[in-house]
Amino acid sequence: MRLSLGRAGRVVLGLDVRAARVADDHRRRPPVDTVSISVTRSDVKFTISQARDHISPSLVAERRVILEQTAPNIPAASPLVSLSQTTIIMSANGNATKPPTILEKIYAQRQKDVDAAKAMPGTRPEELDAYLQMGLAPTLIPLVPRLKTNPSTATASPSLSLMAEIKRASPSKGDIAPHVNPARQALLYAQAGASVISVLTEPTWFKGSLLDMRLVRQAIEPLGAARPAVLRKEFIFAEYQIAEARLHGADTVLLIVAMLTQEQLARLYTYSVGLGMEPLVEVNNAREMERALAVGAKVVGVNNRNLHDFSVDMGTTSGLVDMVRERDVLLCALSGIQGPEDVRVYKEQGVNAVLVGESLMRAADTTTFIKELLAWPNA
Ligand SMILES: O=C(O)c1ccccc1NCC(=O)[C@H](O)[C@H](O)COP(=O)(O)O
Repeated sequence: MRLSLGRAGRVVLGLDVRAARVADDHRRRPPVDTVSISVTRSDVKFTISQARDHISPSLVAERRVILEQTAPNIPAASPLVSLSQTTIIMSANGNATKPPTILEKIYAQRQKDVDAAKAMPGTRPEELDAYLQMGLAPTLIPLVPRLKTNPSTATASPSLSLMAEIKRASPSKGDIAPHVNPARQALLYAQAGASVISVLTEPTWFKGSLLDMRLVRQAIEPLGAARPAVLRKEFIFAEYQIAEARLHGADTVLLIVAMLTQEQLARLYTYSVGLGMEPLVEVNNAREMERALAVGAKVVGVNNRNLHDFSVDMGTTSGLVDMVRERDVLLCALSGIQGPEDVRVYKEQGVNAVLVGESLMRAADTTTFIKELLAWPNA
């Protein structure tokens, strides 16, 4: 058995299967299987690649022994014989576990992306810090007051505010509007009365970018102080991403509680507020809501979509309303909102804002859809 260091963050373990133990093939040089191991926060992933497409039954048996020693709880029906590559995920205690969720996959990919950006001359962390120190970040619209204003604010029965999302694609739906012009779409949202424009900047699953967000900001800039705030909708785990957001024109960022330890959440929350950006803190259950409130979040979004299995339960937001009723917290319902009835229910329950992505991106007439969705008066 050989152990060697591969690319950063990977350990490559070569298993030389000994000829003496391969009864039907002992005269030939034994094939070599490669086991690559990648380690995330909670899991160890083994990927076994066969040296050849065809592998003798006794060699398969050998490999099963090796795997059973390394991962005693692998499923009995693991496809060792038929596949040329087998992946086994083990938790830190050595038990075989479920494959990574989409959130874990996105997190792992984003860590690589951020590492690459940090290493690039011109976007190294110290350079972003220097730009911030020089005051080069554009002016901000504060999130809380902005969320309290919408076209119905002055009416007798003010409606909720809208966070309107630019969403080209998603892990659950695939392509939604891959060729959208984010600047034009943002102007439509702004002119219809959106308080916030949410821009997904994740490239692999959502086909977004920081350029999208920058162009959104540039497009709505001429609207002046009445412009919507810009939200960087991202999978944030590092101050670096918040600095990037600020320099590229965001007024606020998303912090997903499920992705962060409490220490990380508190640190990133403080950093964001320090740059003038009150973040939107996303939760999916009561425990996460307690964590968001513990760091002092003033804008909390309840995601109706479970980011692990994509299921959408519109009652998720409703179930958490009471936790913030007596507090100085703005509550936003995120995901799954399709029509005026969803919004009416949330309004009655005391929800302050809704974040809408897919149904806005698919609307035939965006402006009419927004006015009907929020029951806003005609401008
Ligand atoms: O939308 C997804 O499939 C998704 C999967 C995994 C992580 C995040 C995901 N979406 C991000 C969002 O939070 C939504 O884009 C946002 O709440 C709008 O949702 P919707 O109105 O249902 O498009």
